[in-house]
Parts: sequence; structure tokens; C-alpha cells
Amino acid sequence: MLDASLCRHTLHYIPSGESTKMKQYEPSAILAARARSVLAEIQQQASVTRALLTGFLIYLIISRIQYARKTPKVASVGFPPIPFIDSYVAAIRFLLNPVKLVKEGLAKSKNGMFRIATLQGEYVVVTDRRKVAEYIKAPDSVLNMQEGSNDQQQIPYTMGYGVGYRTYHTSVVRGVVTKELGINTPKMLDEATLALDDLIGSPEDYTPIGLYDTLAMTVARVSSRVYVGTEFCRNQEYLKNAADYAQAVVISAEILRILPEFMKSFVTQLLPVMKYRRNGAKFLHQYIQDRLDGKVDEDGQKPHDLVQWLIDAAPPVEKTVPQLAERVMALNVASIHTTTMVFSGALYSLAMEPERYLEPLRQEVLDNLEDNEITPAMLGKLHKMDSFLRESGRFNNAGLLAMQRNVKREFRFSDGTVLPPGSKVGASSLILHRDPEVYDDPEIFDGFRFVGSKYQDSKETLVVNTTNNYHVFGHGRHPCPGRFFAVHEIKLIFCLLLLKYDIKLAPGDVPHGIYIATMAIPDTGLKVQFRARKE
Ligand code: HEM
Repeated sequence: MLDASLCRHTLHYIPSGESTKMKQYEPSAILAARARSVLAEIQQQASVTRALLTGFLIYLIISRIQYARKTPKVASVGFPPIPFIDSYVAAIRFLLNPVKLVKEGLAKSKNGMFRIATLQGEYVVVTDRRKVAEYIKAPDSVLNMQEGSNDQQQIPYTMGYGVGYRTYHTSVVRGVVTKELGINTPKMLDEATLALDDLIGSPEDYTPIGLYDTLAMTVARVSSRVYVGTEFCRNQEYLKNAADYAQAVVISAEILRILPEFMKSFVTQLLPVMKYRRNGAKFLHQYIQDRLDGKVDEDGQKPHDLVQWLIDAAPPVEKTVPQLAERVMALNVASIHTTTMVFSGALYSLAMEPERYLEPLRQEVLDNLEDNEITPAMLGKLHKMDSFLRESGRFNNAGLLAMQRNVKREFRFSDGTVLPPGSKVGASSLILHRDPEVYDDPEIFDGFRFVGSKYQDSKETLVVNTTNNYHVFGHGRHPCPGRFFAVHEIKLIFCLLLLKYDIKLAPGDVPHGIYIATMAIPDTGLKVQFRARKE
């Protein structure tokens, strides 16, 4: 066998046409020498192949060991028993059927935790409020929030390096943006009134209005009045660019997440998200430059708006026009669709049962007006509205993976379960917002659930107060600092809507919210019927 194959191999080197002739005169010693060299060559090739295969095998073993090291030992769902591709298959299964998998995980898990795979990596999903209470207290050196957000939204690429790593805007939002809410209320009311007049008008009969887009543009306009003043908040192109940018961030993050790190900067330049970011910077360029040059109000005072507050707080490296523009755009992302999703969920619930909720909510507003005016103080007295918004958040805005944290140093739960460095953890609001030990009849929407003797004076149950079982705004060390602004804005627009309109859904219409991976997305296409109220 060996000989025959050797001969075939030897003849291979003989030019065609001469083979028979040459073979006749070739002495056997030469043939043997050739055979030996070919054998050596084959042996060499075989050993190279063997070395390559061994190297590859070692690589697979090491990567599997590393994978096992950073994989918490908890139940898992969606993973087929096929090493190396199990995580990819599980991620695709999760993408196609996220709610089913989370419910399966809940049923399978013995300790309120299970593992899923997503396109952005594997996560331990916590479904027990006692476990949420444990992990949510951990410092960022152990369970890191910003890295979790950077992963989720690919912030350093989609919104800018500074936004991802120099997060001074968080204290601006927690501080001055919240403190100046009272002063800014008249401006916000003024802008909301104008926006609703423009977008809904005063229809005499019930008229279908696309709720999501109407609210998104109203929220964008009212927020922008506080962020960048009248020059931009009434500029439709600016508002649309800001709203579209937020959506582009979400879509671009999905694409970037699956790329290796070294390709991300380059690919980001080709994605639509950059177009919106550049447009935003063009719009705001002169406005920010004037402020950096020290421009003051007509009355000689420092202006009161987001641009000024950011300039006052920014570290020197961030005090440039492009970076400040980037930061304003990033806060638009944090504000517009988040607020719209929460608000639209509540209004759909109202429009589904107007006979149950419209009059009580409206009467509460009428009873609390101060000299016929909406004021910051009266907004604080609207307990039914507050309960309605909290219940809507509990029921309608329950994502599958809130409060995502990246594990930097080993974290050990009290039952001994370990989250190794490199792993990721989050909590499932869909399960925790419907915990029957905490909420009576959790599967029923009860708009006034948090009003009444049981909850009297209980600050724990205000819409802005986060708990282990209510995380529309997160919880723990990093609750959303913009929640006071967002809720204030929603309440004042809600008051105007209740005072101005009758609201209902057309017979047979129901909102169809969906889950895209871990996010709960409300119906963005449904039309709600509005009619100017006859007093
Ligand atoms: C209804 C509207 C809003 C919702 C549902 C919402 C929700 C959230 C959530 C879930 C988090 C992450 C919390 C965590 O992981 O524990 C967060 C963080 C944040 N939000 Fe909001 N948000 C809203 C409005 C706003 C607004 C209007 C602003 C700005 C004015 C804002 C600025 C921020 C910032 C800066 C963070 C990061 C906080 C940190 O790093 O500690 N949000 N928000």
C-alpha cells in the first residue's frame, strides 16, 4: 500500500509525456531516496497538521474552561446540550420567544435564579425579590451599573466615549434638573398646551389620533423647552432628529454588540446613529458656542437651561461644543422614548376603561387646581393619578431584565450561589411586578391599587419610589435620577389632557405591546379617540 502510493506520488513530479521513459532508466537507489524524502515530507505535514489540531483543541478546552469559570452554576433555559454552539442557539431562542423562556426559567429554577443567553451575552435572571434586595446593594466595584448600560446600549460608540465613561450628567439630572422643576413648571405647561393644540387640536367629535407619536413629540417638545429653550423646542426637524436618534441608538446597539471590539468604531461611522448625532451637533453648535463664550439672559443673568447646567458641571475635557452637544443628545435619548413608553401605557389603560377611570381622575385634578391653575404643589396631591401611573408601570412597563449589572468581583448570594467575575445579572420585572406575595390579584390592572387606607401616607408606593418589586426606574444604588422630571412632565401633560379631552378606544381596539429581547415595547401604532371636552 505504502509503496504503491509512494510511486504515485513520485510520478507526480515527472513531467507528463516523459514518465514512462524516465522510469525505465531511474536507478532503484534514487527511487528509494525519493521515497524517503516524500515520506519525510508527509510525516512533516502530518506533524504540522497534528500540531495545529492539538493547538485548536487546547484553545477549545481553554475557552471552555474560561466559559465554565464565568458561568454561574444555576439552572439554565434555552441551551441545547451541544458544547460551543449552545449559547448561540439559546440566544436565538430567547430572541424569538423571550417571555416563554423567562416563564420556563421561573418554573425550572429552585432558588429564584436562572441563566439565559441573549445577543449581548449570558445573564443570570433573578426572579426572587429577596435576591434582588441582596444584589442591588452591591457597590459598583463588585456589580457595575455603568458597564451594564454601556454593554446594553453600546454607549461609548452610539452616544460617545464621554457619555459612557465620564458620567457627570447623572449628578446634573439628580441635582439642578430636579431642583428647578418648580421654577420650570410654567414653561413646561405653556409648551405642553401649545403642543397639544398643534397635535390634537379641538375635535368636536371623537377623532382617531396616533397616541404614541403624539406623546413622543409632546414629550420631546416639553423636555426641550427646559433643555435648550424655545429656539429648538418648536423646531420640528430638531425634535424629530432627537426622537429618531433615540431609536437609532437602540437599533445600532443591537448591531454593534455582536461585532468584535476592534471593528466597532469603524462600523459605528457607517450606521444611521452617527447621522442623527452629527445633525444634533449642527443644530446646537452656535447655541452652545455662545454659552461657552459667556452669553447671558436679557436680564444679565446666567441662563437656566440644561446646556448651562452641563457647562457648569462638565470636567474641562468635556467642555467643548461637540461633546456638550453629544451630552444633550444623550439626555434626549434618556428622556423621550422612556417617558413616552410609560405615559402611553397609562393612557391606553385609561382609554380601555374610560367609564371607570376618566371621571375620577379628572375630578381629582379639578378638585386640586389652585386658582384654576396647575401648579407643582397640586401635582403632588394627585394620589389617584400617582397610583394610576405606578400601576400602569407595574402592569404595562415590565421588562424582562431590569437593573443589569456586570460582575467585576465575585458576588456571593446568601444561599451560596456565586456570580463569578465576567458574568452578568439582572432582574425580571415581568415576574417581580406580579409577585402574588406582594400584589393582590397581580394579573389584574387596578388603577387605584395604591390609593386608600392600606397605603395611606406610604411613600413606598408613590410612582417615583422604587422597590425590589417595582423597578420601572430601576432600584438600589442607581435608580433613574430623571424620574422626578419624567413623572412631573407626565403628570402635567396628563392634567391638560383630562381637562381638555374625552378619551377612549374605538370598539374592538386593544393595544398590542410586544417584547423585543428583554424590552417591553408598547403599541406604537394604535390610534386613540380624542374629543374636545364639552364643559
Ligand atoms: C419615564 C421615563 C424614564 C424611565 C422609565 C427611566 C428609566 C431608567 C432606568 C430603568 C434606569 C437604569 C436604572 C438601573 O439600572 O438601576 C435609568 C437610568 C438613568 N436615567 Fe432614566 N428613565 C426615565 C427618564 C429619564 C429622564 C427624563 C432622564 C434625564 C433627564 C433620565 C436620565 C437617566 C440617567 C442619567 C440614568 C443613569 C443613572 C446612573 O448612572 O446612576 N431618565 N433610567
